[in-house]
Amino acid sequence: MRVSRCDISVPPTSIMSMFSTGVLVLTSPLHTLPLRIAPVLSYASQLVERTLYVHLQPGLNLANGNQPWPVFIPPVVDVSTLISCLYSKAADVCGHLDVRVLLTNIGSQSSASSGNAVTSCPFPTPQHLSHSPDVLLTDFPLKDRGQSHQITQCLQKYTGHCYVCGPSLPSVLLHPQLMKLLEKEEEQKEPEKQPEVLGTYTDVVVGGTFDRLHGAHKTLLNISCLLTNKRLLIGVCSEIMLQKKVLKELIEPYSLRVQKLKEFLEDIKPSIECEIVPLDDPFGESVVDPLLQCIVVSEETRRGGEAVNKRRADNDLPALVIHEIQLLKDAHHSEVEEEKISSSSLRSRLLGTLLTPPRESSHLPPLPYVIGLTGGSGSGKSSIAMRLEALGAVRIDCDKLGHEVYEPGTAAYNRVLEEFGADIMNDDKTINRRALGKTVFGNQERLKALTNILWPEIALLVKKRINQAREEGERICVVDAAVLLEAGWTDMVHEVWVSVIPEEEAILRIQERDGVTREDALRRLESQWPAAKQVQHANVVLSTLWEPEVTQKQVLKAWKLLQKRIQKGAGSQ
Ligand SMILES: CC(=O)SCCNC(=O)CCNC(=O)[C@H](O)C(C)(C)COP(=O)(O)OP(=O)(O)OC[C@H]1O[C@@H](n2cnc3c(N)ncnc32)[C@H](O)[C@@H]1OP(=O)(O)O
Repeated sequence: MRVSRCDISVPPTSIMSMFSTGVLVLTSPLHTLPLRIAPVLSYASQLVERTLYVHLQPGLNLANGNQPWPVFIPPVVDVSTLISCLYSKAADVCGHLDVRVLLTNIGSQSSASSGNAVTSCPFPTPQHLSHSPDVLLTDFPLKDRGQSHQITQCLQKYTGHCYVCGPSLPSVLLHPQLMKLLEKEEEQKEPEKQPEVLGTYTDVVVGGTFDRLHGAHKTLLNISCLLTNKRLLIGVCSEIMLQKKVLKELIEPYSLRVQKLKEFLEDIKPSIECEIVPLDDPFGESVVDPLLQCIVVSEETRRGGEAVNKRRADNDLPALVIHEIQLLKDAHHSEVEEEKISSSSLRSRLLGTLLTPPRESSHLPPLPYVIGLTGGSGSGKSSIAMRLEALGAVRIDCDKLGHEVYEPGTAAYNRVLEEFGADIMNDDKTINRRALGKTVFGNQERLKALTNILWPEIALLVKKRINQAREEGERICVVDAAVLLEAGWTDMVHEVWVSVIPEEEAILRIQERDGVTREDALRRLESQWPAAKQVQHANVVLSTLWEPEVTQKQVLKAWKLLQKRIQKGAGSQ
């Protein structure tokens, strides 16, 4: 974006850099904002890269020579419409930005005042935001370019009165960029309608998983805060409630979800009493709390709201007002994803991307770059390894190497016979791996006795193959190892990639592929770390749950991002 000299209150050179956190003060009339908001957010997102706080003060005049101060905006229906629209457009035009609509100055004066004393200022002292702003932005119309300095001064003073900001923050007037759009708007100006006031309640309840807070969650939370004038009770699904969720292994832990919720709510409306409780069943406290007056639901969970009221009636409690908000559409959804903005779509987009940066690995030669690919039995890890091999990686199949070390005459062969006896021998003196498997899977002690013999031998072979690949000038190796993490082999690899699949699907696949019983398949899975534990150690997660083309897309994405990382690593040496 080109920002002309007169739009800013800082030298043009510094405006070239990106800012981490911005406060966008929207001064346009509420009913005009739905049309303008997409370009405003789009311009803002070219300057701000992390958090964009949005402060609404329709009608604020920054140019009449008097310093304006914040005033309360009544919680009208237009505000809630604008909030939904704003988060929806934000997902469309600046999905990477954490947008937060601030509500401290939205509400009736009386509900914000303590006792009967009516306060006319929503900010008796400046509010602390969890991310400190480093730029101010506004859509305020600049009629005369000569006014630019006065407006930015006024904006700084105004924002500093509302929020704790550093002194003389750079300020950007987005209005010149919007001129063309506004001219079009002038032509089709609609008369302003009489504002419809939104009903508010002392005690409101809302529930959800709140995994990786997205626009739909934020809309739900913002509107819940608008409807609340005292206490907001939030039920957050605990791990028990997540068993059937798609890619549940990637759901953030309960404590992290709660921490992020608290931070968001503290930013958007610190005056509300927020009570966050775990939800171990679909109803939680909503069916027993006598003080509750309203429940906020989405189109999808309306029936849940009705079920809550039935239970309340059974408990002799008054019914809750059900306030329904519309689900936000996801403009970027793929054919296999849901149309609404959903956490499961967001989780599926994480597949193949770098979730956590690789560990420090200066003890390893930089090339070949070694990926440790692991995952539960039946998770499709070997098919992923083969796809990576087709893209140019050297595949090291540890199951195969494991079989090699059983060759009669080797040290491991003799030690296994000593440990497990001649019963696990075939007539031709080779080891009957299937019989051995029956003995060790489901018996941690026996399995440990076996792996204590095998893992050091397999590790030697893996290292030999990696060295061979280095001598041959190969750039990438994939160590395909079922129990890489359990064996503590992370020191042998630069990155850990984990393949995940729901347990039921894994059991079916194992039964079909290996012709074993359900019980045997389960015993085998129980001998390995649960997927959620593996994911905690993963740099990249993949899943073969969908059609092969979907897996291929994930693998290609992961491969391309990996090439960039390796190149970057080489560049920094
Ligand atoms: C660190 C590593 O990952 S090395 C590779 C894994 N090998 C080992 O740990 C050595 C010990 N295991 C073995 O020797 C053999 O697996 C046996 C004897 C137990 C069974 O042999 P086989 O019947 O031929 O089965 P195979 O070796 O193909 O393994 C079958 C499944 O068992 C699982 N498995 C293998 N070893 C282990 C183990 N130590 N713990 C838990 N599960 C294991 C694998 O996930 C594999 O399923 P997958 O291919 O879907 O991932």
